[in-house]
Amino acid sequence: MKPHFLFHCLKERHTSAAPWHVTIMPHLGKRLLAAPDSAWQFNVGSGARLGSVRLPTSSSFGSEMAVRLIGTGNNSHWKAFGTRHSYRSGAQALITCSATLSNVNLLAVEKIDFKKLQNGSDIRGVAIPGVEGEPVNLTESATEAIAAAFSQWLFDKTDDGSRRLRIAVGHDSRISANMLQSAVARGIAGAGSDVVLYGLASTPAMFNSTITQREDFFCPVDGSIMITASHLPFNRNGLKFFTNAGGLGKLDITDILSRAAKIYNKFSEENLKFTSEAAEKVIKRVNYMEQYTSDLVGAVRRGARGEERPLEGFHIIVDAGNGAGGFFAGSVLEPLGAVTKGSQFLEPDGLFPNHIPNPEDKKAMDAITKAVINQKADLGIIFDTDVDRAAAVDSNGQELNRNRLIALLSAIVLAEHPRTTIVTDSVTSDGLTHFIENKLGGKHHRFKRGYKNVIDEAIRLDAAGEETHLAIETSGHGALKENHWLDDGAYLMVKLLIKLAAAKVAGETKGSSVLSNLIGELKEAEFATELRLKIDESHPDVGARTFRDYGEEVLKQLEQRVASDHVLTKAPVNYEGVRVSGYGGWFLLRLSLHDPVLPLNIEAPSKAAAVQLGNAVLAVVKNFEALDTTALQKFVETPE
Ligand SMILES: O=P(O)(O)OC[C@H]1O[C@H](O)[C@H](O)[C@@H](O)[C@@H]1O
Repeated sequence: MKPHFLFHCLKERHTSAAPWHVTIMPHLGKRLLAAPDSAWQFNVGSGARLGSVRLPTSSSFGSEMAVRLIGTGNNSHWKAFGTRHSYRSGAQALITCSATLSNVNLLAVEKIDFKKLQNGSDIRGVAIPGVEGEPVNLTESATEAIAAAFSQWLFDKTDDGSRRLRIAVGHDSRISANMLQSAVARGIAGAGSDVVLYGLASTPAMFNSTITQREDFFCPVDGSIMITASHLPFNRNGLKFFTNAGGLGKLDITDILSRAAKIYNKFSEENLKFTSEAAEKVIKRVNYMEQYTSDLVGAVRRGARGEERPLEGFHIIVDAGNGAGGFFAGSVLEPLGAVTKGSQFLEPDGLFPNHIPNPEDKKAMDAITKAVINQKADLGIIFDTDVDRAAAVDSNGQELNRNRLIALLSAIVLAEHPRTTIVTDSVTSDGLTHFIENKLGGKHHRFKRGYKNVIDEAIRLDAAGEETHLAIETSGHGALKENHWLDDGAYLMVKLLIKLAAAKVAGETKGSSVLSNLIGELKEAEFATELRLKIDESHPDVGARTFRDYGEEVLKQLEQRVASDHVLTKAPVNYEGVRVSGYGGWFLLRLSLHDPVLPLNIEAPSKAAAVQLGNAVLAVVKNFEALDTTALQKFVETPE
């Protein structure tokens, strides 16, 4: 294979169908490295993106360099690493973005620490160069090795070793998606399995493909891979894996990464040539989202006594934040009869120019709330990048997220399954417990943070005889037993739509008050905050300990301090960190699932009460020199 460079730059909002003629000019600083070659000239069509275009090399370039694109064409906007360049018709464009030598020629020198790519039950890394201090570690070759390892792992798990396995691959809107998709396809094909590419898809759709019975879509597939890094910045990417038993767990990912490291070390040029050819032979492409969205549409119709367009008369706005969730407006809401005018950021754009697609992000929630109010819509729906998380906004602009979304879904689920258990993450409020147990007659099982933890706990409880139908996090992740315990933000929204549609069919009041009324009795704290205290792993106070051990020591000392304080009471049942009640509120200090951070959640009837709780924590944490307590210090010193 010829050595080549990859660069990432994209042309956006092309206002004309005429192509741009572009010449690539490799630079190192200001120095032109080689005269433009005719092979380095190409046309960029309307709406095209220059994501991961291969740039051949001839001389001895370094492993990184700047690429300048010189082009002429009609009005268009280009973007390279967050900077926008606008050009008028006929003007010459000069865009600089960085390029990295593709790892295909870096095999001998590039060392990848595969263990570092694990993020709980996902794989996450840096896929795009250009951000200082964030070198690429999810390279094409590393990705190829990981996909091959998954295929191998799947083969070992499958009883019948006599047939070829089928693995589906989907991706979100990230600019590295196509590059990694090719690498994943090569890895799967090289390991002897068949590849079915879905293109732009959602994470839940990828799991769904393992249980769909449709041979014309090559379903059910034996396993699936979603290429996504959820709401993380544009330069990151990652992989999630599914079988018909659900998403893979932490131990499976550790196993896959250790296999990948071995595969990677054996890569050779011939080997990579072979995988490229193998991929070309076995790749199939299907529009699986068509199947997935028709399942969602069908679920709403069934919930509305089979009515074809049960959302007729509703105005519902979708904000996909330029992630993969734009399909929900045109392929779910509109066929059900809803008007979706004013929906925003539906077009995939991996640079996320409007806001981060994340229902936990304030700017994102403000954007959808504003749109609902401006449009006088009945409901707003917002997704994260890969659509496994969601939140809503009612017609009054009230956010239906965090505890409120959990309360709402609990009300819906407990009406269907009285007295059952609702499993949530650890940062849920005391008001939510009161609502679930005293108003809805259910049982609240407040477990740990982490969607996989919450879902696995619900499955465990249910199997052990404690009837459970809903596992949901304040982050907007949620899974229902009726939907195969699939972590699916779109399905959570479908449950809300069913409620709206059923109320309309039954002739009850229309609009989102049907939803808001369900949580009218949820008591919410006047004051709620989350502060994240960072542990400096290289601080001498940490010494030879891991940040986890250091964090555990902080928690132990806090627990001792609480035991000797007569105002504070440790929560009798608690699965994560130190949860304490006092001053009419509560706090929870715990270790982050992934980072060297101790997140502190406080809820209280007033800021003053919250400060008292904060002071109790500060009295302990200030003695730990490796802990950055600035945010907490500031919090207790600011009265309002
Ligand atoms: O422990 P934290 O750092 O707060 O992160 C916890 C969160 O991590 C990821 O985003 C998971 O997808 C969530 O399910 C989880 O709740």
